Amino acid sequence: MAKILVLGANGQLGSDLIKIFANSTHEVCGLTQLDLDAASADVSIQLAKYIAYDYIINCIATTNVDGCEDNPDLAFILNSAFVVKLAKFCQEQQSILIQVSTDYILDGIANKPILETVTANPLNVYGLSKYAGEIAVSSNCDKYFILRVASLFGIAGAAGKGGNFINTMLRLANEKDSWQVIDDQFSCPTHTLDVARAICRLIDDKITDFGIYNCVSSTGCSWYEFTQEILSLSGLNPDKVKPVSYKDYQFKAKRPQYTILDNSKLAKYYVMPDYKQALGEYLQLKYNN
Ligand SMILES: NC(=O)C1=CN([C@@H]2O[C@H](COP(=O)(O)OP(=O)(O)OC[C@H]3O[C@@H](n4cnc5c(N)ncnc54)[C@H](OP(=O)(O)O)[C@@H]3O)[C@@H](O)[C@H]2O)C=CC1
Ligand SMILES: Cc1cn([C@H]2C[C@H](O)[C@@H](COP(=O)(O)OP(=O)(O)O[C@H]3O[C@@H](C)C(=O)[C@@H](O)[C@H]3O)O2)c(=O)[nH]c1=O
Repeated sequence: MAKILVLGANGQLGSDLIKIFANSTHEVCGLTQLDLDAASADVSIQLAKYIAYDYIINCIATTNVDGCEDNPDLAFILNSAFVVKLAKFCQEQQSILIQVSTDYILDGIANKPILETVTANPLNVYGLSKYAGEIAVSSNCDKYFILRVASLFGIAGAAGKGGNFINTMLRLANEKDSWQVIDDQFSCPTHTLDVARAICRLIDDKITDFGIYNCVSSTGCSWYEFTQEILSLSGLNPDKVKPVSYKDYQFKAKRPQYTILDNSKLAKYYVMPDYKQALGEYLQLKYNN
């Protein structure tokens, strides 16, 4: 049995971690922003209350990609500076830090699944602040997993984004006769429940092969293909969504165009499902609740 602290326990991923650990033998404590304000100047003092945890899982972040362009201060405070303090705390305590990162640390210039060894080159403030968070971890503590996740969807929806992509597509399907989605931007849409299961496996099996892991669904697609799949599985007309090219889409923050990640390193310990299977499970949970 491990003693685990989950930071950001109310968020999209954090809430699924709490669900998964509820069915485990581990002792888990989940903190929300009311318990620990990661943006406050005295956060290290607040953290000092949480001693003797075997694992600390950091799901705290500011996740609104366009919002980070408008408020880079907050992005760097939460996604980078807080992580420096947390990593130092984990090192002092000898806690294993599980830091959740993103495919947006990449520039998207690739044409085959990307390994963990690739050089980061973020295109936007969010990606840069998350990459600084990765450096904060690797340079301040020895025992860590950095999990690069991507295009997350979970029942709670991303608190910082006001929901997830699937809910947005279902809303648009109800409101509009047609709308456009990019057909040449590719990633691996990933269910937060699967990320939570992967984390639980690393803990259950006491894995000590620390480092960076791609933790995404085993297959990827374009956002347009993903939307067609969402609509079909929901019994809606997939032809309502129309393809648009990445170059013609009006982004505020530039996004990486290709971030299909190779998850074979993680597969030694946990095999992530195909994105269609992950989506199917998510929709089943969504419609049965
Ligand atoms: N959503 C996505 O598509 C992707 C997310 N990621 C990464 O995955 C991780 C989890 O994301 P997700 O669950 O989707 O995001 P959410 O926006 O749902 O969760 C973010 C969490 O951060 C917490 N938080 C925000 N500000 C503060 C603060 N000042 N002090 C303490 N806590 C704070 C929120 O707490 P509270 O609810 O209590 O306010 C919330 O629980 C993040 O690291 C993110 O960068 C990576 C790739 C894709
Ligand atoms: C709503 C909408 C989006 N899109 C495109 C824009 C974008 O490139 C893509 C996905 O939309 P999102 O709003 O989910 O994009 P975005 O907020 O950039 O998603 C990212 O969030 C952060 C937190 C991450 O870490 C990333 O892994 C990734 O999930 O779909 C359309 O083409 N049509 C639409 O109607």
